[in-house]
Amino acid sequence: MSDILNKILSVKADEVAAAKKHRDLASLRRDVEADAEGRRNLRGFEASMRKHIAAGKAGVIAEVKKASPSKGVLRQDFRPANIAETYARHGAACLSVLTDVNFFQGSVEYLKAARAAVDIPVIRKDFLIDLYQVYEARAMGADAILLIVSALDHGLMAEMEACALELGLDVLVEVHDGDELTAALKLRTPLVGINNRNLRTFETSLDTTIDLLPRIPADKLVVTESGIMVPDDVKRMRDANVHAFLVGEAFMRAPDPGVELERLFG
Ligand SMILES: O=C(O)c1ccccc1NCC(=O)[C@H](O)[C@H](O)COP(=O)(O)O
Repeated sequence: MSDILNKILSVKADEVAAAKKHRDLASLRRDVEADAEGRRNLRGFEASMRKHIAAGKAGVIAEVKKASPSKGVLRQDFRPANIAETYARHGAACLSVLTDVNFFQGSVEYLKAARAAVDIPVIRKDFLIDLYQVYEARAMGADAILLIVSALDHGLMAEMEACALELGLDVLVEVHDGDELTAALKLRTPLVGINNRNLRTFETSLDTTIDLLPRIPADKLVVTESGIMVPDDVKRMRDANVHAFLVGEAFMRAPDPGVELERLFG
């Protein structure tokens, strides 16, 4: 039976094919590569994370996420620019904005609005399966992209990483198990996300991060992703020397997402 990740990837393939009909890769690529101002305006995603962590704080990637396949709609009053502002005011190092329309009710316009409202870096959170989407990410103003190991074969993943780095984007590579981690460690990026959620079953356990940690070299920056809900979750991770976090639901369900960020991370 097809799981949710397979469904998402199948819809993505159709979306990319449709986008290419509207505008081909060569044309998109030419415009992105000629966009010197876009390149100058890039905000360092990894640098912002490391700056927060070096100052003794948690490096929080605060997610702008209206809905999810596992939980449905998370927030009715969904104004990306306002959410971004309160996140930045309350100490987020970076933003993550869902651009997937079909499964997360996200939008490219949400990424643009959120980024325009703040001066912290933004990752395009989507399911990237084609080089085309890397160029799209730069064109929409993202500072970083997510590469999900379970969605890509190694050759394509390495090619997409090389393209992103060449365009000045940072790359967060996401894993959920030991085999995926082996593949991720072959990439150049220092940003390794451990998703505590199994994207096929939705089962979420913070043990995933704790179990994979010993295998990760010290020069990598580990980001624990998903299922961080209460201050004890943060403490557990920080006690294990994990200081970078990607959090969505806990913030999205709160009356003021930024205030919740400060409450969770102190
Ligand atoms: O969130 C989901 O239900 C989901 C389902 C299938 C694929 C991906 C999914 N989420 C993407 C994420 O990685 C999370 O949005 C992110 O890590 C934040 O998680 P949370 O704090 O638990 O909202």
